[in-house]
Amino acid sequence: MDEALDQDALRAYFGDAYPQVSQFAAELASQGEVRGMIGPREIDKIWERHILNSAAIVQFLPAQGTFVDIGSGAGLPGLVIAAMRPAASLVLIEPMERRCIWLVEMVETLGLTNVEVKRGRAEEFHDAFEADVVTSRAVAALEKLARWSLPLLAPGGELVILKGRSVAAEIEPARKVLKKFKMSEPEILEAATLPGLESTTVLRSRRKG
Ligand SMILES: C[S@@+](CC[C@H](N)C(=O)[O-])C[C@H]1O[C@@H](n2cnc3c(N)ncnc32)[C@H](O)[C@@H]1O
Repeated sequence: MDEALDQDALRAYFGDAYPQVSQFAAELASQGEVRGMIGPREIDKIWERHILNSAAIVQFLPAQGTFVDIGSGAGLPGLVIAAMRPAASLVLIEPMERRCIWLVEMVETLGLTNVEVKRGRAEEFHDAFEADVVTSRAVAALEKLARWSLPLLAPGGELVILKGRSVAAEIEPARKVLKKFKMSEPEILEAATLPGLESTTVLRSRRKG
């Protein structure tokens, strides 16, 4: 439960990103349910379940570059990454209009200057641009996600995705597409945030140049 979290520890963890990230948490708490972004039972778990879970991926991301977050939904992890990686350029791809409207509002409200929201399915942007990193959380199983994500990745770029604990079982079905895009053997990484909180799982793979 968020009420057990130490605000000083959160402030120290997020550093310069804390004002934007805490404002995002407050917007999700006040409007997230009515706007259909999060479920009613998640209001008192926004920091732990959403903000910190999203932030866990950031330790595996470079300081700068073009990052694409697929299926951003309410802005998870895309808006959290944007706040924590101000030198990177974020593209958030989301097909649902209602969610895109929310994302654009949040970019303005939080004063983020490094985010572009693109409405559509990831597959619709395959020939539009190339990214240094493609991220996602809770969008699809790896095989499908790889088909949607890897054509967006520049040679040398990385797929870095938040996944459930059973991600290892998703690798075999995805072998063919991973091979087609010359991806390195996926690494499964434990991503810790604050002491005492459960870590999350990140899958990372690099597209060979
Ligand atoms: C379960 S939600 C997860 C949202 C957010 N990433 C999170 O962790 O809270 C999945 C999101 O993926 C989006 N989505 C589904 N298919 C997609 C596709 N082909 N390309 C991009 N986004 C897609 C949906 O509209 C939805 O917002």
